[in-house]
Amino acid sequence: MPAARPHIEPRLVPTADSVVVKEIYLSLQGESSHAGLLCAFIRLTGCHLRCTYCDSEFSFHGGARRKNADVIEEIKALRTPRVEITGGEPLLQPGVYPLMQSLLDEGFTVLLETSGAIDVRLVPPAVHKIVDMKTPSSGEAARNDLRNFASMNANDELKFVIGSREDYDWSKALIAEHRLAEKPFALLFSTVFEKLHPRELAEWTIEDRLSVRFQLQMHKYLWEPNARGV
Ligand SMILES: C[S@@+](CC[C@H](N)C(=O)[O-])C[C@H]1O[C@@H](n2cnc3c(N)ncnc32)[C@H](O)[C@@H]1O
Ligand SMILES: Nc1nc2[nH]cc(C(=O)O)c2c(=O)[nH]1
Ligand code: SF4
Ligand SMILES: [Mg+2]
Repeated sequence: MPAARPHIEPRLVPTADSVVVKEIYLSLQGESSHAGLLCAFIRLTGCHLRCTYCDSEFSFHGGARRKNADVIEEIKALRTPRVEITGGEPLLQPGVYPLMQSLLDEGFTVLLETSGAIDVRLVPPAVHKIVDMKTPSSGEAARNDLRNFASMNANDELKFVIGSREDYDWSKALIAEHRLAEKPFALLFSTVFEKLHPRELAEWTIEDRLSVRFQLQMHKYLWEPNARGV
């Protein structure tokens, strides 16, 4: 049993065959290159970051510990080939690693949303990792683990959530400095919802001829932006 970490509630100290789950639901994937596709979501409890714009603060606490086997049965009952594990920060819970492997073994396409602040080397390579690069306006840019670039493959996506011109210039400079356009993984540019107008980001990207995929959080336009379970 790993030692308790101060940022995790004692209840969240992980065991290998279970995870603390905030919610499970079926929706359309609203983000990433997989946007628009039917997708089940497993949102895990707990996060060690506090991004200024976080739209999922409700997942910092609560939820219930569930056996991985039960989680997999619930996902199978949703009748979708695709599942995303998000949070909170999913990689804080050791039980998530066997959960991802079991979902792959069951034949699911598995996506993972993670903050970019945790080493992703132990994530099974077949998982589609969507790794954030925390920009200055998140208040958490110092937590980025740039070593993750070397652990990401062609299944993966590096995502910049941009809330200002400063964030945009910072992102552009990081891409140039680390030659990220030459890496096997995709680059995503998204806006912080209702902080930066999407058209501004689109126009900057066109002006600079950037090789990135512009994307929005589609579910926030389909449903009420604060709706849960979508
Ligand atoms: C809620 S987080 C959960 C996974 C992980 N903690 C992370 O940050 O990647 C999922 C995604 O939502 C993005 N996100 C959170 N709040 C947002 C907002 N207000 N506008 C746009 N994207 C947001 C995050 O940057 C991240 O890419
Ligand atoms: N529809 C939908 N797509 C999503 N993609 C990533 C999400 C997340 O919260 O991580 C999310 C979400 O909350 N809803
Ligand atoms: S890392 Fe993700 S869940 Fe945690 S505060 Fe930031 S956006 Fe929210
Ligand atoms: Mg979300």
